Amino acid sequence: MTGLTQRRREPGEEPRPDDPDREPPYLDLDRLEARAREVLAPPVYDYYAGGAETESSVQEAPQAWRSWRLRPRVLRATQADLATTLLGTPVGTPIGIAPWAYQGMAHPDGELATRRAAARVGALMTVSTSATHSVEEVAAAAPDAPAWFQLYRQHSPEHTADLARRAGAAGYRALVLTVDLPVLGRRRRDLRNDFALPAGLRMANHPAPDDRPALSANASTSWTFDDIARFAEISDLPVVVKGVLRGDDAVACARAGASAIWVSTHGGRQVDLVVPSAHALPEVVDAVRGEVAPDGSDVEVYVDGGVRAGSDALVALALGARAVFLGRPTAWGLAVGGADGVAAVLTGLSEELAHAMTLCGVATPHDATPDLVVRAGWLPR
Ligand SMILES: Cc1cc2nc3c(=O)[nH]c(=O)nc-3n(C[C@H](O)[C@H](O)[C@H](O)COP(=O)(O)O)c2cc1C
Ligand SMILES: O=C(O)C(=O)c1ccccc1
Repeated sequence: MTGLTQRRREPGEEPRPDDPDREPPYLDLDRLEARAREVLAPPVYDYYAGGAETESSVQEAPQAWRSWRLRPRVLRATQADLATTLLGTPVGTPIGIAPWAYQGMAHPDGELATRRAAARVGALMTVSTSATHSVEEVAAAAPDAPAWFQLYRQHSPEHTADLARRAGAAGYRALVLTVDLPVLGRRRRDLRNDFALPAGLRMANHPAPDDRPALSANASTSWTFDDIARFAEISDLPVVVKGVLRGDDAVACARAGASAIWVSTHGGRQVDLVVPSAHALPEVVDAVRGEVAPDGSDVEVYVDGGVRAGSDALVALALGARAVFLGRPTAWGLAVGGADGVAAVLTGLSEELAHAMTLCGVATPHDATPDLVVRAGWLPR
């Protein structure tokens, strides 16, 4: 409550940081990021926010969604329903959580809080290999909610295979192989800060979790198409390939046994001047049309990178994505409000998406078809 001693705010004046009535701005993601920046140590904020080289791809990602325009359908009396399935698993919203590392730096409960938030709102969480809680601990935080496990290739093949096996045993429903990190991108902020996992946190899925590895110390070496085929064969879990930006690669992944393709630039953290997800998505969707997953269903396509509004998500669905995933917005939510913060970000964007769908006469994610979008400038696609 506002104390009697506190002077009234002038109209339009920002609440002061110590104002206890100050509601976190969960739907204003720029302000939420600013709030997260206040609570995070500067090298941690830089690690979460930053990207490769000049960060022009980080900047461009949200703008690229806005190079599309929606063509609303009217007179449809539409009630939007966000429910869909991802690899056969029912979810309450097509907006999920992308894998992001080291969540314990944002909040003491780290991945456990994110997992509880995802379960609460019916969103799918993808858990990173580079988590500060183990595969099993994160699964146990919300055992009945669906989640996927993102796998980085480890130095030892036995360790990689063991992580995949543990993910299956712990109830994860898919393995997400991230293929855009043959080496870690050149992130100038992290190099300048000599960034490393802060003392007291551990890479819980690594053989020597109590080390304080520099970011690259335990990072992957490259996957190959053979690895995709091998994991598709040896694992009972469907394989999702994350970090694909070309139609030819997407087809090759599908033919190697992938069940889904995840279009991503890794949040602009790997290749600077990379084609934005919002522009690569249609090519990948067109290329995999007609490709069949090992279980006989159609190969699904997902996307992440710079999705910051319900309309961005609707454009992605219209361009053929079955789901969109959020990275940094959930990091800011976790830093500012823990599980409640992550849930508020997911709920806020899902509500915006439902609203945009209703306004555009789209009843379900499935009804978001390509005729719903044109490139800005009214040029034909
Ligand atoms: C701090 C941070 C850590 C990340 N760690 C991983 C990771 O461990 N594995 C992975 O596949 N992708 C990782 N990513 C990439 C995200 O999964 C995702 O592709 C990207 O953040 C989406 O873009 P957005 O942040 O603009 O929403 C990370 C991204 C960020 C911002
Ligand atoms: O920082 C990242 O983007 C990332 O994917 C990663 C890679 C290796 C270890 C930790 C995080």
